[in-house]
Amino acid sequence: MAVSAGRVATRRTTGEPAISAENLVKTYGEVTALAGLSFAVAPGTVFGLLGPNGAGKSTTIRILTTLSRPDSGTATVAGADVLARPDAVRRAIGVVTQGSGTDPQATGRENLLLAGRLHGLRGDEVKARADELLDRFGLTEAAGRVVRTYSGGMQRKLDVAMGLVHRPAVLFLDEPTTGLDPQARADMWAEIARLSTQEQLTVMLTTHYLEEADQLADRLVIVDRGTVVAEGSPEELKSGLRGDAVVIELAPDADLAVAGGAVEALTGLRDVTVDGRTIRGRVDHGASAVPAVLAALERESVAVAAVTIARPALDDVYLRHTGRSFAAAERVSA
Ligand SMILES: Nc1ncnc2c1ncn2[C@@H]1O[C@H](COP(=O)(O)OP(=O)(O)OP(=O)(O)O)[C@@H](O)[C@H]1O
Repeated sequence: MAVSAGRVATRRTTGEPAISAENLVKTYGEVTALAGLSFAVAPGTVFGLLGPNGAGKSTTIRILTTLSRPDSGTATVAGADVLARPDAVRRAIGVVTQGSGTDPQATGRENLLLAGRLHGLRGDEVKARADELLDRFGLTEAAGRVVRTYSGGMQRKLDVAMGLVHRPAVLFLDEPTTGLDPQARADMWAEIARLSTQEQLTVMLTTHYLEEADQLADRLVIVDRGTVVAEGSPEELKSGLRGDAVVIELAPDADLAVAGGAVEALTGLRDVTVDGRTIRGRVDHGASAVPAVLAALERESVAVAAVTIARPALDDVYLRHTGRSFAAAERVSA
């Protein structure tokens, strides 16, 4: 499997969406998990549901994969209504959930053969499909080993292979790289990109990694408290923000409260957030703003470790639409 992941080129498709959600509402007692969520996914693309923990991503996936019913709203997957034709939806989809669905005491090949048989594949067909997937995910050598001896990355690849065994049209990946090391994550990204570009598979993934959504998704929605607060390609979303992001890393002994106050008092710096020792804000012209930022901090005797100017990232998009930083939202919901 290739190790370098590049963002998938945006493809234009016409006709029916592969997935559509209209005004989905779901409550659990007092908790509103989804408060009217809507989006549409074009066939053969990677679509990202990005949001902090508790935003409603898993609830959305559960409804789209027929495991849960919305209180109101409608959804279709591969042309079938999830409430009216759940069997048709189940036949058309592969689902890889957060926990592994593999049997740790069985070998990789046995797991794949079982998954294939559960989907109605038989005899030589299921064996050929298992071998094909083992080869594609770089697991052929490990195919005869029991899964409990696999690394986290190998187990995750096997999970995805099992989700693909019956050649679904739509693959749902719930947090596909949580817990993986950087190399295994890059491998997974490359494989997801390949599945969509070369095999025309529609992939919906949920993630709370901003970088993952940025790298992989042709289009994405940012979900916050059960609603869509922004939608577009990562480029569209980022270029919708004016100016540059300025990121200030404070020295270990810096007084955070004093630093935050000094920076917030600066005119022209907007959407300022302080996360630990990192202060982030946006300005119209990053390069010309840096001297003023440094001077303001120096006046207050705040030591600075580094200042970086960058194009706005999805972090900044999230802040713009929700009024709080992604990291802060994750901490609140943790
Ligand atoms: N079965 C349930 N019973 C009660 N509350 C639930 C249930 N499932 C989800 N919730 C609540 O609904 C909200 C949305 O949860 P959901 O799991 O969909 O979020 P998420 O974005 O997928 O987050 P995570 O990444 O942590 O799974 C949260 O406040 C959660 O606590």
